[in-house]
Amino acid sequence: MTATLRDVSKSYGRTVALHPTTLTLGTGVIGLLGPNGAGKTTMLRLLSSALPPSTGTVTVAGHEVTGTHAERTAARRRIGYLPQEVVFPRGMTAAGFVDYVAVLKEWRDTEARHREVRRVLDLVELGDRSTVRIRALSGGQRRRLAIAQALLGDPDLLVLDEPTTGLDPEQRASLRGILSSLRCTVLISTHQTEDVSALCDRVIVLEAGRVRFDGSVAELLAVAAGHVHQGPAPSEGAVGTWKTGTGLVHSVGGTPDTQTSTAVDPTVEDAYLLLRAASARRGTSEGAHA
Ligand SMILES: Nc1ncnc2c1ncn2[C@@H]1O[C@H](COP(=O)(O)OP(=O)(O)OP(=O)(O)O)[C@@H](O)[C@H]1O
Repeated sequence: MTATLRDVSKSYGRTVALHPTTLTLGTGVIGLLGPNGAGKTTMLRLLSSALPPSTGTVTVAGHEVTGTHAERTAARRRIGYLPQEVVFPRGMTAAGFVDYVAVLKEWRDTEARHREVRRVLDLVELGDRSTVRIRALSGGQRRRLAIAQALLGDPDLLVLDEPTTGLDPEQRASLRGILSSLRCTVLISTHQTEDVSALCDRVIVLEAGRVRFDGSVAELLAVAAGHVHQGPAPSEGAVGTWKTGTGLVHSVGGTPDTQTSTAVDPTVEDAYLLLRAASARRGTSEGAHA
């Protein structure tokens, strides 16, 4: 396994962002879903050593992130992290910025470092923009630049906070191509459920600082099987309904009119909505406070 959280929790003052959690992350692409404030960014920052936990131990590639300074430094070399928001030195060039991050990661051999900078810029299709100042890049290009720095040094654990936000469909497809070709552990926090169905072999759903679901995409879809219908009218009591381009109404959950509606294959989004609705009924969707 690449990374483990053992009884890891995080509180900000009285707010419990993550309740004690134990997780093992192995090779593959893992999707992290959850509503705003569920604790996704907190979990990613704990794993990437950007944030110390309140309790518990985090281990990456055999090194204890929460251990000695030397252990943490060794772990950091094996982690690539894309934060939700990256503050760029806008006057730097694209290549200058990635090179700067590589220096921070202690790549001392200049020639090898420059080769690696070129490699990751080419991977995200920014090779021809390497000498352009960051302020002159588009929003999507900046996002790809941020992804490039996370790919430096072929990390064992790649932690990506909403990587596809701001990317156009071609760039999104290209990023999926890159991520699915990696042989490491990739943890992606996203609100884009299509990214989960396209890429992930495992899905973790966080709610109010707790793991609500942890399983395969097929297992998540099974939650919704038989509960999603399309017909001329919405199902009674559905948790989500919308008129599709075909003119039929798509209903998630609720009681369908069996005379006029037919069951359709659920999407990850349908399953997620049903999971959330079940939590809301149990009164567990809110209240991350201690
Ligand atoms: N630095 C901080 N100080 C105080 N509270 C914080 C801090 N960072 C996060 N929180 C709180 O911790 C909880 C979890 O936040 P977190 O950013 O991890 O959620 P998230 O699932 O990533 O949300 P989003 O989908 O909106 O990005 C929230 O209640 C949030 O308000």
